[in-house]
Amino acid sequence: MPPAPVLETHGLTVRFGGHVAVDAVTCAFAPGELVAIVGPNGAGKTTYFNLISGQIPASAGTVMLAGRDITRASASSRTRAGLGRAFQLTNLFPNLTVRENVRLACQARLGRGFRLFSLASDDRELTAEAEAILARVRLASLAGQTVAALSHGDQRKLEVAILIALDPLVYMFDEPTAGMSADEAPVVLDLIAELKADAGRAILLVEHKMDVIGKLADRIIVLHNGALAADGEPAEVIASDVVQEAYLGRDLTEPAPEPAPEPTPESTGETPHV
Ligand SMILES: Nc1ncnc2c1ncn2[C@@H]1O[C@H](COP(=O)(O)OP(=O)(O)OP(=O)(O)O)[C@@H](O)[C@H]1O
Repeated sequence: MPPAPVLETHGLTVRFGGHVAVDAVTCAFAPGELVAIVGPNGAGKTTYFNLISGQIPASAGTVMLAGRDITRASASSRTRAGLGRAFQLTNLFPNLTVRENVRLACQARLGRGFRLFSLASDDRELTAEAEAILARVRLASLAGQTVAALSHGDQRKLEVAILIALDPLVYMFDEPTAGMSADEAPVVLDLIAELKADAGRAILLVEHKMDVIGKLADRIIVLHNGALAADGEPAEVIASDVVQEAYLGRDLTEPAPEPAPEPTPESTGETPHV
């Protein structure tokens, strides 16, 4: 029997004025599964993420985390309940060191809130944990640097470290390698692959790059005009009409173009229209 879903959306919908940006999306995500969310620009992927993580309220539908209805919960209480979203660097403290950023996340997970000063014994324990996580994300040598001094790629790695420290039930990444150099991106993708290998966490990944998706995803869902257009095994979904249309620009509502007619003696002088 497949494991019970850790995250579910039922009929999740948001309207902006007359525009339905996310349209009755019903989907479930299981522990240990990496699901890529794809679709053309404006399809509703980021808005779907915002509805799940609580950045915007739903117009209709529900979000369930580990069987609990969190539809009306604030973003911060969703984080405490186990939703871990990478926020494109907005959840870093730029003037603190790399180590302090991760320590604060460890503290937050332990329910001690964000405190810079704590008991000496706690302090040693938290520092050791933070350093172990930093080694995992290949940032150990930069532990004492302030965040503001890091490269963009290292800041993205730190974000993954902070999520690991929070130990969420569900990891959410929205284009995690955007803006990274060619040598930095594989490190973050390897980290995500390692998270996938770790027991029992669901990973949601919004991504445009098909090679990344092909390598990491167990399943792909496709959003199109806000609605769920496909959901299945990567190979099957990539070959589907809806993905071919979205990524190769073929408009499936139009009939296939007729092959250009062979020039005939009657069409003298006319160039065939291709
Ligand atoms: N706060 C908002 N107010 C009004 N319209 C919005 C708002 N947020 C998103 N939209 C609209 O909802 C639609 C979905 O946008 P969204 O950013 O979720 O798409 P996306 O699939 O993530 O696109 P991209 O791949 O370009 O990031 C778009 O038409 C967008 O303009």
